[in-house]
Amino acid sequence: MSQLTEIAANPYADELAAAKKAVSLAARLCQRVQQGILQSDIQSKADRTPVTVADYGSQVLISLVLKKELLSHSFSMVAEEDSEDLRKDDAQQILEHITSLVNETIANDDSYNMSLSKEDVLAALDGGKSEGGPSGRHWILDPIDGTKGFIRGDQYAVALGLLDEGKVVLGVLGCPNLPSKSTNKHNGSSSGDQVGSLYFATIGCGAKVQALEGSEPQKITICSVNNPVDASFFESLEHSKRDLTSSIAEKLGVQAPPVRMDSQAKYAALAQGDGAIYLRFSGKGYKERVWDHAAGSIIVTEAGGMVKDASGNDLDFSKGRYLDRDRGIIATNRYLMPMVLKAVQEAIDEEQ
Ligand SMILES: Nc1ncnc2c1ncn2[C@@H]1O[C@H](COP(=O)(O)O)[C@@H](OP(=O)(O)O)[C@H]1O
Ligand SMILES: [Mg+2]
Ligand SMILES: [Mg+2]
Ligand SMILES: [Mg+2]
Repeated sequence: MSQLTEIAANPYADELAAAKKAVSLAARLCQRVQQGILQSDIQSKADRTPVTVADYGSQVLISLVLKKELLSHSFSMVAEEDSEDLRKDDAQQILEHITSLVNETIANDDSYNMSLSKEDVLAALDGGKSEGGPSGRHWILDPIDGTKGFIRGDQYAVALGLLDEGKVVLGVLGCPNLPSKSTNKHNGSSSGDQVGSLYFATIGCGAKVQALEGSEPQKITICSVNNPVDASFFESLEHSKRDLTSSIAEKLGVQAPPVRMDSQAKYAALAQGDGAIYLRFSGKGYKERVWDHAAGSIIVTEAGGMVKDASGNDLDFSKGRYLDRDRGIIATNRYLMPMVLKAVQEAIDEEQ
């Protein structure tokens, strides 16, 4: 397809190109940090979850690239990180480290000739403070999803979505440790496959994968398993109510053990047919953040799958920084969804 035909067929072609470029550059910074991560690269946030120099660096690079590539558009971003902790007196060293990581990543890429100051870094981080909502366009960014997996040396994802009038219309997931096929063996790579994948989707145009370093994009589709006995399911390694997910799996007759993986790499693996179901049930009262699901969910739906909450409703990304629901997310194909929703309701009812 020529570039002109592609733009005519995909109204978000410019945004997609910018988002892919931004996520690829950020993933490069993350890969470098993960290879030699030190305790001093990791901080604890007010909610006691971890954040690293790479989470900050990735967010800075992505906001920078989007602004450079999409000059004519107004810019609003709902992102996980902000500059508050880095403005404290004892954070000067880590801020310097983030600034040099960002500058080195830019210098190693031929696209931009610039150098950021510490103030530029803080300002770029705070460009992600938008509240999102039902009108206009908003980027939704998780600069590293699965920070715990990232620190452990396991799966993580750089996750960028675009909300337009309350709907997710575009998603890009950079998964530096995910092979483009057959991740269903366990939480890592399997021999022979290309590791380090960039998944992307725009509404109505399907979902694709290419190598992070660049390759011809390939269409991906969710698996067509229609008997739950033949299905396997993904769940979070860190944040899953395992008693509930195992009860759901038992009701369905799922035979395979759960595949536990960090981050939205689970959505990507599901979208390319590595497993059949993703069950996300967190502790009661936990409110899911939009950036933990925006990119992953559109990649699954554009690969032919469905993403619903425990009551069978579509996820609503138009309510601000949080998803409205606090009770479970299910992603699977259209054959299994009715059966999974029924098992979910039964398991939840029994729990009460
Ligand atoms: N108690 C909790 N229950 C559910 N999710 C939680 C949680 N604490 C943190 N999270 C979210 O779970 C995300 C990771 O997803 P997963 O569990 O699938 O690896 C985290 O993203 P970050 O790593 O971007 O902070 C964070 O937003
Ligand atoms: Mg986090
Ligand atoms: Mg996250
Ligand atoms: Mg994160």
